[in-house]
Amino acid sequence: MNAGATGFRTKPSVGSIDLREVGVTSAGVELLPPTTFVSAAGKATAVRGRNGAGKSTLLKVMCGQYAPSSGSAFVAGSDVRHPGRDFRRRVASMIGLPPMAPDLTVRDHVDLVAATWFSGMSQRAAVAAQVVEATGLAELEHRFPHELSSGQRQLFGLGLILARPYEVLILDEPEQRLDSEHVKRLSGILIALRNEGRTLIVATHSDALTEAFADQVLTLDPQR
Ligand SMILES: Nc1ncnc2c1ncn2[C@@H]1O[C@H](COP(=O)(O)OP(=O)(O)OP(=O)(O)O)[C@@H](O)[C@H]1O
Repeated sequence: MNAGATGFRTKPSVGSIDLREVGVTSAGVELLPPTTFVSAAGKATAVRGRNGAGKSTLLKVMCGQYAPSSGSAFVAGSDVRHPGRDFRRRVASMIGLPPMAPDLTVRDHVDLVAATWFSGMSQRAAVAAQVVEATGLAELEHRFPHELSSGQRQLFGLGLILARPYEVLILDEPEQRLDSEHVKRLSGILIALRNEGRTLIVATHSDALTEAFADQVLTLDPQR
């Protein structure tokens, strides 16, 4: 994928992340112990840690799905407790697969997302075409979601996230369901996005993926 291949060149200065002593507690259960993490715009971070360490919880805080119980959290210039329009445009995330409509094809979905976010017809078409190509979905673009394998559905889900603008991209275990060849494709996508200047936060259990794309590693709670 070439620089700018997803059709939305970022402004790296607004893609920084600043979390200070961020913790999440629910009904007396600690989901995320107080965690401090700072990333400059354009850095690629792998979030590592054992099952239950709090990776998904941390990602949900960063994308505004969970309000932190303590600490401060700023992502792409916004307080995550008050995610406004700018935040939503700057921060894209895939934590689990996005919703899919059973009667729309792969290409319909990608076109729909691109049309929602981009106003110019040529830009929409370019973004959609580039995403389909980068994710390897071209051969499958006329299929319906239920006609995809689980790994193909995983890449399709990623494609739906890439078909919108963002400066910060947050992905939770995007390597799930992918064979080694497709993990390499995923690595290529992440490397291209990093080279474009996007800020990447990727929770992963894959050493190969971490090695391929990450500038830095945040390991959660290694002692617990
Ligand atoms: N809704 C919830 N209510 C109570 N506890 C929760 C809830 N969601 C997660 N937890 C707990 O919070 C902790 C962190 O979970 P989280 O999903 O963030 O871990 P993770 O590092 O992403 O794990 P994995 O590698 O298995 O995906 C775990 O102990 C989990 O059981």
